[in-house]
Amino acid sequence: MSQPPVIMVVGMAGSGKTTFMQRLNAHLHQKKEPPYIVNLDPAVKNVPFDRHIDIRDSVNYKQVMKQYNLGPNGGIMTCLNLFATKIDQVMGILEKRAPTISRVLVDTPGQIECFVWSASGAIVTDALASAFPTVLAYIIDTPRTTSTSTFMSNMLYACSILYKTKLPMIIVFNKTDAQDALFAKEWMTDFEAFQAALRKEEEKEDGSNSGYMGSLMNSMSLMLDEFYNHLDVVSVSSMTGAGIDEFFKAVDSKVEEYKKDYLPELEKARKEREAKKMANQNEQLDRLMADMNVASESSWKKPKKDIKVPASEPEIDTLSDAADSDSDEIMEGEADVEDDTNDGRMGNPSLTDRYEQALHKEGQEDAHGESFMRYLNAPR
Ligand SMILES: Nc1nc2c(ncn2[C@@H]2O[C@H](COP(=O)(O)OP(=O)(O)OP(=O)(O)O)[C@@H](O)[C@H]2O)c(=O)[nH]1
Repeated sequence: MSQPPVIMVVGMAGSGKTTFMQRLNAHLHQKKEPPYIVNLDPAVKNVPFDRHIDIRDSVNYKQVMKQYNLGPNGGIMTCLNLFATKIDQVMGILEKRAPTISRVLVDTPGQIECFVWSASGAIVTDALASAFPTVLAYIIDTPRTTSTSTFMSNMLYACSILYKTKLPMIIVFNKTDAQDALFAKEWMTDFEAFQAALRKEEEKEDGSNSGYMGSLMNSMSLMLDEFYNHLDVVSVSSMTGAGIDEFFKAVDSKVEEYKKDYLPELEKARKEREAKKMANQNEQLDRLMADMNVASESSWKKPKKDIKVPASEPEIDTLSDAADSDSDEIMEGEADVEDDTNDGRMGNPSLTDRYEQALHKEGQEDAHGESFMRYLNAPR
């Protein structure tokens, strides 16, 4: 099966992610290799290119903020959480389209922490990375990175993203039409050059960068040296299109790295997660069975003769048949599961079998525990 690489574009607000995506899109269209585009930024107003999957089609950022009384970042995170509940559908679509597309481009919110450090961001990233060779493109606003302290802050940020996602990363120095990125490349390859720039800034700033800050920067630059070894660095101008070919070459080399280094790690982690989940399910099943035995000996199994069951007793109906079309229903569905599993009506042997079947099925089907929900929601 053909597996198009997924390029996830991350970067600070205003670094030029959207313009970069637009440039990649135009470049690939020109080469007659149209990409598949996913927008994960719920707050973006105008996207200057066609998207195939857009988070804004499934969640309304403004309404989410209003409904849950949230600020801008909370709103983005909640939108991502709601979107993450649909990740199975997204993966289904991508897998269906995979044979006909050259690359998948994913735009992410400028508030990086909302995506990279949120549970939903991790779910989306893991889902993509476990199905397709996935590469991160970290976009840097070059003209704003010319001082040693902003350069270092940006690199530490990139390092923490690499540490969190554990995916191959390409550092993209953008806006090189306005500022050449040679200085940054030199700082990344020549430790002495960075030290010299540090000293120069110390002198210029009348020693404000000296003392504690100076020695901290020195130590961090030594630590970052190791981080730089794992990166590919390219300079581009999303405005003019310069450097885009080199970027795609870097993507190809990172895809090889993904296959060699990251995929085995991901497989290992997935197997460990599954084994843990299976053990957990077996434990839950044992407990459920024990509960059911107790329940079967109770009055639910056979009503005592002197207890009259009223003719209007409601039928056992675990959940409403409504499909989970919106967030409220998703939440309500989850609450209902708990209610029903505790209501003591488990003495019914056919229900016992069905719950057991569903729990096993859950382990086989998906990683997000939705099959059990589907089972409960399914009309019968
Ligand atoms: N000179 C120059 N300007 C650029 C380049 N790329 C982007 N810009 C400008 O940088 C600004 C921000 O670009 P966007 O693409 O909106 O940045 P973004 O990272 O998507 O911004 P958020 O969505 O807010 O996170 C815009 O004014 C762009 O025109 C470039 O290569 N050269």
